[in-house]
Amino acid sequence: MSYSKHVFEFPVMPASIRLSSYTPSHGQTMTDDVHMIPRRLRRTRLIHALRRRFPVVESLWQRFPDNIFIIRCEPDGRFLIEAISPALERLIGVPDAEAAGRPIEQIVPPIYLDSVLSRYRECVANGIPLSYEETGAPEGTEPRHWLTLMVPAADTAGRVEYILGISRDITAIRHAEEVLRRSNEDLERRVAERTAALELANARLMELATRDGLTGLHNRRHFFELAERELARARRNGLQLSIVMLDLDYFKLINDSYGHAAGDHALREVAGLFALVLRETDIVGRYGGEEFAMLLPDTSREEARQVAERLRAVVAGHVVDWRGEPIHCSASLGVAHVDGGDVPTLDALLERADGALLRAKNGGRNRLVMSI
Ligand SMILES: Nc1nc2c(ncn2[C@@H]2O[C@H](COP(=O)(O)OP(=O)(O)OP(=O)(O)O)[C@@H](O)[C@H]2O)c(=O)[nH]1
Repeated sequence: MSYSKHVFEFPVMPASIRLSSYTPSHGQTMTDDVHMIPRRLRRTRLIHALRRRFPVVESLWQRFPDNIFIIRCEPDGRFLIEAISPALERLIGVPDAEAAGRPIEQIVPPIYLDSVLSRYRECVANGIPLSYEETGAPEGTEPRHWLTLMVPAADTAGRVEYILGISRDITAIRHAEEVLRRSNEDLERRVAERTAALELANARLMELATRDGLTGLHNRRHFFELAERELARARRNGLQLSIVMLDLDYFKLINDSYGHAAGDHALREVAGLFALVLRETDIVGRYGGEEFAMLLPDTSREEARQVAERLRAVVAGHVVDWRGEPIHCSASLGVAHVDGGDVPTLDALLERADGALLRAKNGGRNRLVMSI
């Protein structure tokens, strides 16, 4: 019995089945059997005859857990109930004896009728088995799902006389699938949340591992890593590069005069000025307390000198505002250059820049010195 609300197509069975093609175990065809049943009886209750004749059919009919229905297809297009199995009797609450012989309209609730009739008509028109899933809610109950197979049974002239249907209740399977689907969704959502949290934690860790907490510049270790990479590239490609060491002048005095917090503030502000002068490809790191290192890739000696001079000027020209009090800073710079020939080690290069820086300090500060 079809209580179709939402109907989903399943692939139809490959072949048409006719009553005449069924061969009972004793060798007679079903058609022969059917013809041995008096015509009056055959027209009214074919299944009764079969059940009476074959005890196995009777046993199957009584015990089969799925709903079985037999629909008689009248030549005038009506569908009459030929028989319904005990399982279906229990489902719809109508005994077989009462349902038999009645038009389908009297048994199927009106809201499902159109869909049921269109299935029957399709089965009769095509003359091949039809399988589909349907959903419905017998009165006062939760929606249930059935997987239904309908097989047309044609007479010897090929006219579909009966539809034999078996409908299996798959509600429990669908519910289990739904529970599984929801728990999968839940799992996927939780995995996505965890992954996002992990990525964030990784990014934070990366930040902590590579950035200086006060200024946001590369920390010393990461500066070395990036600078080594640049040096290797310069070595490989015969490129020139320059290194600038910048150290703030008399910084101890700033700390002593305004306090350590003011010193921190000044360091942050001065570090922020470097971006005004340097290119994106330049690498700048906090080398020590108030000392910064910069690697300028593909930069000539003269360009490096100009960059260093601009750095000096921008630091000297900036006034740090500390709670309304102006703080003036200056910086000394040492520059080392490699012309792309024999590229020295990073340590050697930094030593050269540091030597130049020392000379800048000794020369009076707020100045730059180029290493030879
Ligand atoms: N506020 C603050 N001060 C720092 C930080 N790191 C280093 N310093 C201070 O920077 C000062 C550096 O002092 P010195 O090495 O004597 O150098 P200077 O006073 O800058 O003098 P010159 O470099 O010779 O011009 C010290 O007082 C350090 O405590 C920091 O992160 N925050």
